[in-house]
Amino acid sequence: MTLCLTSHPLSGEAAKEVTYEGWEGARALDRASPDLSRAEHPRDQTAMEPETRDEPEAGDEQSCTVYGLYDQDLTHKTILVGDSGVGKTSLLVQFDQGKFIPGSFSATVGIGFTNKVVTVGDVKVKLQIWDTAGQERFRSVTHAYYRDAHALLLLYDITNKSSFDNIRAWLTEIHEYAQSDAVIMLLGNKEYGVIFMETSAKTGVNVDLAFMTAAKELIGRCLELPKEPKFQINDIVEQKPQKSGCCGFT
Ligand SMILES: Nc1nc2c(ncn2[C@@H]2O[C@H](COP(=O)(O)OP(=O)(O)OP(=O)(O)O)[C@@H](O)[C@H]2O)c(=O)[nH]1
Repeated sequence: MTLCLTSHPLSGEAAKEVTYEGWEGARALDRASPDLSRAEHPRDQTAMEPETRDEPEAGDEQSCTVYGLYDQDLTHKTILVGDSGVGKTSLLVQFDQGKFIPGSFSATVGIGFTNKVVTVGDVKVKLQIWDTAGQERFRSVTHAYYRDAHALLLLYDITNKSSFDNIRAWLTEIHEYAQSDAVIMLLGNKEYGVIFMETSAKTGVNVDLAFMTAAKELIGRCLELPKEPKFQINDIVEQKPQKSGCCGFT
């Protein structure tokens, strides 16, 4: 179905022009959550009540296996969370449709999901991926979805310090509302146009890979012709004798 993510009626923001064919959760956001119905946003009637969901409730027993093999009929509820503007909707659109829709940002209101099947080796894993609104005022609504989440993908924007600073608070909420065995992933979204990697000097995670990547990049830069030369090579050749070696090292 097609969803046009609409903005908060009081915010004056433009409707989110993401026509997202994959969304299944576009139920009318026509009822207020207990928190949203009160003073701060008295006209905000946009939050979907979690009680309307068909998904399994907390305590529902779900076995992961059939005759000792992974049960491919199982659907894993996966939630994208994080500050408003970190790129949750964009990430899901990219994953689902393989495209990025740039443009002015307007915040998601409510919550919706799309289904995706991921192939891991010979196994098909069904993911039901929920995109949540990052704005503070929707927090009580999204909390209700944490408890039966199998995986929570917590995004921050690597170009936005406050979204990183808020990770601790997000994790506190996740640990409070989600199941203790849920998969939790931290994703640094957006880009500075530089190679990005997280490392741990303690555990050794990505330490070798970091230096290996730097070395590979050096080789790559030596061997590749610059895509957009800032100078005409003939100018240099005329002025200086050509150096030997790919990078000018002799
Ligand atoms: N350059 C760049 N921009 C991005 C990236 N991801 C998202 N954006 C932009 O960041 C803005 C916010 O992206 P959204 O995906 O709407 O953010 P969100 O986390 O869903 O925000 P809420 O709906 O308020 O929770 C938009 O203008 C996007 O185009 C990215 O990886 N790189």
